[in-house]
Amino acid sequence: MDNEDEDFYRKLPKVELHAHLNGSVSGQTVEKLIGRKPQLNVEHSMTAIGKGQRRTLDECFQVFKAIHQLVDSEEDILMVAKDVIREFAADGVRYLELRSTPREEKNTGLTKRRYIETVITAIQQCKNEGVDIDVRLLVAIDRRNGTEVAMETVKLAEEFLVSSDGLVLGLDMSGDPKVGHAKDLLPALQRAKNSGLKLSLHLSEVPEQLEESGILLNLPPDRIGHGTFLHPEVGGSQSLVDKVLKNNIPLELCLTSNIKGKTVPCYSKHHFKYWYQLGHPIVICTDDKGVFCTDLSQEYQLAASTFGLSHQAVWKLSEKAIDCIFASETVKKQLKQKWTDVASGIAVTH
Ligand SMILES: CNc1ncnc2c1ncn2[C@@H]1O[C@H](COP(=O)(O)O)[C@@H](O)[C@H]1O
Ligand SMILES: [Zn+2]
Repeated sequence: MDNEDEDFYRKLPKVELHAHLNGSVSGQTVEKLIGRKPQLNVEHSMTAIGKGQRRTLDECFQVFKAIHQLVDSEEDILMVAKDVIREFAADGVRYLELRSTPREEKNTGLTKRRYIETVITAIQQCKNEGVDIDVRLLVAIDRRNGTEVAMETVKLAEEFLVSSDGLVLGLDMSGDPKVGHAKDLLPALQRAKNSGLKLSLHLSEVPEQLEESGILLNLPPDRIGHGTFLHPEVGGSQSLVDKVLKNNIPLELCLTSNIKGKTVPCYSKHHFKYWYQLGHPIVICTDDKGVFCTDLSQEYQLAASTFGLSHQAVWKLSEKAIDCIFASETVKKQLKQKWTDVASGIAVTH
């Protein structure tokens, strides 16, 4: 990428809708965390997958374990969340929906409620410091933890939906896709939907989950994470695709994450192409910018160079992402105005 091109992607105002807090921790922040907890003997190689490296999805989940060991107190979460927010802002992200799984840590007295409150505090502090980004939170359900924990998480999220002044907007369902079955989580997800929480669900991130994806699509969710194996060409089905199209459910696409996690063989085979050609709403996201050593500017640039998108097409893609956010119509309007203001400042070439 030449400097001028790099400048375009950095300056492009962007919307990030699929970012796991603990997967977004940068090397610099990991450095600080290791300094706080040298006794854990965690090394950088355990918390990130560097350039040119690939791991299996299973190995990616080992990486999250190491990060979770490093981030286990209110103090850590506050620092991590503030650093992540500032980094997204510095990369030109102007609206961010962070997602994170509330954890309880006996050692440090951390509770799930305090976990969420601390992320909210980080968002508010960044706002007060004038960081140029609008940040919201999705509370995550780790599918591994089963029915009861899912229901407990939904109840907690419902409380914050009411009390957080619009900062908590919805739920994410994530975690190792090979563990557990979404069927067990349906009552919790259904309840969440009924109480007005928006749903973004990891769906068909791995092959052969047609039954599960079908059940989840019937909810239907408000957005889909990955959806790598939904379409027939990769072992999905036309009926799954039809459900997505009929309900016009946007897909959150994370190119580097899928390549490094080995669910997609190479950038040119990414399912971005399939959905983009259909003209379906898609949003380019990072998933875990720290773990996968990327940022949103780079992901846009990779999509453009792989699929031959002009600057104008890239601009459109980033602007259309605004329609997929979970915040209100008023926020969407404000963001669209912001995009227009920036457009008049930089030349969008063809
Ligand atoms: C690579 N693809 C992925 N697929 C599924 N779940 C993922 C994920 N990447 C991250 N997570 C989910 O996010 C957690 C880390 O952030 P938080 O502690 O919640 O902030 C992971 O433990 C996993 O549950
Ligand atoms: Zn994800």
